[in-house]
Amino acid sequence: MLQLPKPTQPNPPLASLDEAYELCRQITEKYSKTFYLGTLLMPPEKRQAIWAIYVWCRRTDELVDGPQAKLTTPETLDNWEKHLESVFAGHPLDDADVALVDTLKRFPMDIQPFRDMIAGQRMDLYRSRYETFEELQLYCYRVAGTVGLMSSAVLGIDERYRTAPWEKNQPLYIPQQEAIALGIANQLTNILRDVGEDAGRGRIYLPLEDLDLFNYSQEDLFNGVIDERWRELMRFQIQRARKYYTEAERGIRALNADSRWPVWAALMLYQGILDVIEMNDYDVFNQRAFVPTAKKMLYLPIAWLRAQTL
Ligand SMILES: CC(C)=CCC/C(C)=C/CC/C(C)=C/CC/C(C)=C/[C@@H]1[C@@H](COP(=O)(O)OP(=O)(O)O)[C@]1(C)CC/C=C(\C)CC/C=C(\C)CCC=C(C)C
Ligand SMILES: [Mn+2]
Repeated sequence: MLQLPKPTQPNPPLASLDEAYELCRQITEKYSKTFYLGTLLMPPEKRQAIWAIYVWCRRTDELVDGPQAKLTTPETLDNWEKHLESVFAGHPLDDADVALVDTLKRFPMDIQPFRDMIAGQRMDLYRSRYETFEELQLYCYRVAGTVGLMSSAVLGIDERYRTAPWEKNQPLYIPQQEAIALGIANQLTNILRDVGEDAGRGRIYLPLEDLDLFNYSQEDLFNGVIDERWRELMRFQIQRARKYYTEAERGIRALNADSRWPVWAALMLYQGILDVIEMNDYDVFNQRAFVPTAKKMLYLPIAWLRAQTL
């Protein structure tokens, strides 16, 4: 469970900048081996900024998904949005905020993707089904595409994609759609990996129109039925997720050179979960698909090569 240390006195002094980034590092390492590995491939300033963003995203998700989630109401999210506004005004309210405020100074960002993510978590408060892919796509943009937008400010645009300095170095091309696509691809992968876990909580993220298409019922899903209908349904979902990864890949070359390797690595490691689901013959009810550490290490040189050549 993600808990920041509780204040022991009414207005305790906040952490120093080094302590705040160290806290964010520890939380990122603990909660996501994959993204943490990706950040280790970045220069220190970018790495720290991504940890700060990661922690804000994780805290937001925990409000509706963590052990205290039953206590979360729409007002909790309203308060979290006010907390966000304070951070964007440069006023940290707790230790993790200290790192995020500093990150915002170094890498100016729009508040909108942060607000959109809170709107996505709000959807989890009142929805447990998605009729169409269009509806699911909006959810995926909000909880994950937004991470692509937040991270892009840190990753930066390569100079080949910027205009001349006398034109104020404005980007010619910003791979926004591709950044969103990577977030959506990751989230679709998450959804496929966690079908069984989500069903255990009464949730179905797979669009109901897709279940209908393959004549597979909600009851089948809750009973964990694995048959040819299920495999076909999963093949369809995996193909859709891979299309988003392909779209994302096209944007990586526009990123700063020092960001391409970590993004390729994170993309390949996450996409690797889809391969594992296939190797498990689409059984996402009884086993959790994960990429073993040794395999993760194998992806790194391939990601490096892609970052230099593609
Ligand atoms: C041009 C181009 C391709 C640029 C790259 C842009 C980029 C880095 C995109 C990646 C975006 C990304 C990492 C999205 C994460 C999506 C995600 C996993 C969302 C999760 C949502 C809810 O899912 P669920 O509750 O089902 O999952 P859990 O079981 O609880 O895990 C989230 C949990 C929302 C919160 C997201 C995070 C905590 C992850 C944030 C990650 C980062 C900031 C790391 C970015 C990493 C690198 C290497 C840049
Ligand atoms: Mn979650």
